[in-house]
Amino acid sequence: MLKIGVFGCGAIGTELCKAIDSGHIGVELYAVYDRHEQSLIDLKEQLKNTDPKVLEIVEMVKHVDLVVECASQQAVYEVVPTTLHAKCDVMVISVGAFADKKLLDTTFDIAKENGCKVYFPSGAIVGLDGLTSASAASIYSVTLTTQKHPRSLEGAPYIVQNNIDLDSIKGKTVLFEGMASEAVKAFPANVNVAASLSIAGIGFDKTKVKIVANPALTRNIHEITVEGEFGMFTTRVENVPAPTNPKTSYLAALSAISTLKKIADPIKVGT
Ligand SMILES: NC(=O)C1=CN([C@@H]2O[C@H](COP(=O)(O)OP(=O)(O)OC[C@H]3O[C@@H](n4cnc5c(N)ncnc54)[C@H](O)[C@@H]3O)[C@@H](O)[C@H]2O)C=CC1
Ligand SMILES: O=C([O-])CC(=O)C(=O)O
Repeated sequence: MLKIGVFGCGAIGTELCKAIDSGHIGVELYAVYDRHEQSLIDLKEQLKNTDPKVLEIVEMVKHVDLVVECASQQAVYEVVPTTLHAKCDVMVISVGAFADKKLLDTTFDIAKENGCKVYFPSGAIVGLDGLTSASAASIYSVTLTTQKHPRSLEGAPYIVQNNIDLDSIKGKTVLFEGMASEAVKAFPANVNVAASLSIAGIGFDKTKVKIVANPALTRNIHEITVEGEFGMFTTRVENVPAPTNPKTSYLAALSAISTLKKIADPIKVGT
């Protein structure tokens, strides 16, 4: 049975650990890590059947087959190279870190050299399967429009640096329009999905992103339009926020769970 290490035990990590603990995925939850001890305590209280070891990444990779990063873009710099050098596979949720081309190229090279896989789940968006298929031919444009409640955008570097008063936003307001390369740095906890789209499609410098604050919303909305040689598609998802982190959509946690199941299962459905 595949041994899993989960790095980051917040909204997504906790749901993933609970799903493994329930026995439905067919993998073993061997180790977990979080820099906040309380997150580990809270997690362990919710596990009924397993008692994973708490191991820092350097120790974790000595014992597991696959590490799931669900911590932060900053953590990716530590977790991904360490995991791949140890010849373990890695699933990355904080995909925005890969707007750093050097990190993306190095990751590709180390993974190839060590015969490892790097998985980027669809996360909070719908349509990555279609984009992946479409990218076997020419893609002309990829556009993401993300709408969230202003509260979900709190603390983003773009909001802080531009002194944007989120409380003063009373109606639907476009806060950002630009390329994915800038968007994932400006809103690192909000549009990692723009990074997955960029990697699957036409890259960080051609994928367009619009971020809208909308105080009327109770859900996180992501709309994607792709045009290419295949034709065009649009997708729209209205995501229920994760109960413990309004920035994150519940679907992102489900996507990590399903990707892990797909890795473990002999039958793979979808592109
Ligand atoms: N790809 C996608 O579609 C999505 C990606 N995300 C990203 O996934 C990541 C996890 O999301 P959530 O679980 O909602 O976040 P969260 O904030 O609820 O949990 C993150 C946990 O990781 C820990 N952590 C952060 N940096 C760490 C480090 N350097 N070392 C050790 N522990 C660290 C924190 O203490 C926290 O407990 C975030 O980066 C988030 O922006 C979130 C939603 C969708
Ligand atoms: O969960 C979401 O709606 C999207 C998100 O936060 C991200 O991509 O970072």
